[in-house]
Amino acid sequence: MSDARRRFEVDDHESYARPARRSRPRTKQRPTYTDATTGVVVTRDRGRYTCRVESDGAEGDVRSVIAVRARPLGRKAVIVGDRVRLVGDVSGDPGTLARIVEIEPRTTVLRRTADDDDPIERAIVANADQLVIVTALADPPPRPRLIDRCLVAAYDADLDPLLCLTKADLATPDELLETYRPLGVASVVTRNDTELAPLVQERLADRVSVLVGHSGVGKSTLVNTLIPGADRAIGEVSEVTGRGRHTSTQAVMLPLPFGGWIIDTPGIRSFGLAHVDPHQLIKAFPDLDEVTEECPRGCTHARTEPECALDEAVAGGRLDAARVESYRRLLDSRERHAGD
Ligand SMILES: Nc1nc2c(ncn2[C@@H]2O[C@H](COP(=O)(O)OP(=O)(O)OP(=O)(O)O)[C@@H](O)[C@H]2O)c(=O)[nH]1
Ligand SMILES: [Zn+2]
Repeated sequence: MSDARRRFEVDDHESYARPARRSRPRTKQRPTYTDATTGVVVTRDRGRYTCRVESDGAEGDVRSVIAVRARPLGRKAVIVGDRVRLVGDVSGDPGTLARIVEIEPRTTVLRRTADDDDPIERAIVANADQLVIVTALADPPPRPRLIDRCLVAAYDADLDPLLCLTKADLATPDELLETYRPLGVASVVTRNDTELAPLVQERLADRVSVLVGHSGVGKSTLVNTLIPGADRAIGEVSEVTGRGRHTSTQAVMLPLPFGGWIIDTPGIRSFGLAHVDPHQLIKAFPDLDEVTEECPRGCTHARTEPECALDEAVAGGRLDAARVESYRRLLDSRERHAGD
């Protein structure tokens, strides 16, 4: 387990154990719900969570169960991707409501800082393993700073980033691919006038991938191609909850027909990064991390650090200058500029 993953587990356990203010002190021993039903939270809508539950019997037999939070959760937030334990009416029949009594330990947590005036960390998605950064090569033009910020969010959360460059019929991907090559970011280039699915499928199969990208980059086109019938084009309508059609900004987790899941995040186009610790970020780059063991105490490895071991390693030919420079560009991107 990587350090980032371990850190989240520790955090999560702490926040579980901490009693809510003005409530009775919680007993050390928390109840276990061994006979409860397990489900995955696929979306949230006004305090109601849609959970996908697999039936015990036939494989592939799944149902949607609407649930609310229950008291044992305390103040712990339930987020999309969470594996939860459900009690009460778990039939999924119309009009029924189950209760979420427990959240299983998360393997990863994608977070963002709400904004710079409100630097509270907010967990957005649990248990994902890949962050797909969808960027058009033209129309709208790529915004590398935004890509950098998404990469920082991915590395910080211990998700593998995947750069998905769309609209390759309009412009060449060469320059962008060159920019991200030193960081070793995986990439896939698509265009909708050819078969785009197989390329992307290979990258998404059997994984839990979060899609981010701003309006017009072709995210819906991609989702509809991957999941025929997903119907994502029409104004981000929440069709999962079955509670009427309305525009949703909530993340929605959709099963892929070839295995795995994608989590579409219509409300998330960028990440506040105030919570990101540079000493954590470098863990995503083991070769750099190793070298920085020789840094003076407290070195942030930024360009302005006078005695950073990264500079020495570049001068001595042990590290690639472009890789170090790219890492530092990511570090810098944590600071918010207008337009982020
Ligand atoms: N030329 C070209 N146009 C594309 C491609 N993929 C999508 N488009 C077009 O780009 C426009 C935006 O595509 P969408 O899939 O709606 O983009 P989106 O990212 O979901 O945007 P929002 O729905 O606003 O979030 C549409 O007119 C698509 O037809 C592509 O590969 N090449
Ligand atoms: Zn350093």
